[in-house]
Amino acid sequence: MPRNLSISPVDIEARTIAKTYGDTPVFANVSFRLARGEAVALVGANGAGKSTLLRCLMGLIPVSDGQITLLDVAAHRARGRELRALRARLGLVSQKHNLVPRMSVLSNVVHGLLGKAPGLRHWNHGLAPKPSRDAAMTALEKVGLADVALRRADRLSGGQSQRVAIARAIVSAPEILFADEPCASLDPAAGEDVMELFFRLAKDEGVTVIFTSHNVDHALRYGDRVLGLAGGALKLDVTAASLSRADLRGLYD
Ligand SMILES: Nc1ncnc2c1ncn2[C@@H]1O[C@H](COP(=O)(O)OP(=O)(O)OP(=O)(O)O)[C@@H](O)[C@H]1O
Repeated sequence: MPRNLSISPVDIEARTIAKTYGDTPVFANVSFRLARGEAVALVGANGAGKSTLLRCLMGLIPVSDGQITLLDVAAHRARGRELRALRARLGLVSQKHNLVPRMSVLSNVVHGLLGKAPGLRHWNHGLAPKPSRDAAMTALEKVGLADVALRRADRLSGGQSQRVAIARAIVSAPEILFADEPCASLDPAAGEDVMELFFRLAKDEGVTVIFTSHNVDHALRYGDRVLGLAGGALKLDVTAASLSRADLRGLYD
């Protein structure tokens, strides 16, 4: 069901957040707001802090300072049940797909429903309720892999595995989708398909999508906005349409 796009509430707000690992600062004083249904590219050189920022936003690691509001929840101080409930509304595609190798592709996608409905029934596709299996098949169709639903996950190529991980992330209809270099292991055509899928999720279903990428072309074509990290700060926050080559040079020099 598409969410109401007419009022465009803010889905993600970071206010002066900072992260240090031990004594080593990664970034500081980072603030931005992302509206519902925006597709946003997070760019920057290796080690700039993109993955760290995504992990902080999702509540996987704590921020060292500042506040994060996700879907009207104060995420930086959410713990326990509140944090689990919030995470169930988020989807994550990480660089490592972490599929369960000996289980079927379909079971791996059904696992994406565990956040909303924990328990054995969402561990094995044979035990899953029909609506869950149907949702998993629909997610596999979206990534073009319905035909391998019953294959063991360890019989897939790296690119297929990544697409299964994307199906697992979207099967629960997340309100915000975080994707950390989702196309890193994909060939150019499969990468385009995945970016197109993310863009459609944002535009047609109102999912807020934030993805990191080293592919400037993807950032420009599939991001409404581009955020850039460099030198421990948010150096760039512009619409993709207004991004200039000088902006990009400033990030990678
Ligand atoms: N768990 C950790 N403990 C200590 N330092 C870390 C940890 N994770 C990342 N770092 C450091 O934090 C900095 C930012 O890393 P991060 O992975 O967030 O960058 P990135 O922009 O995603 O890089 P890449 O483009 O290479 O994936 C790097 O200097 C990295 O070595």
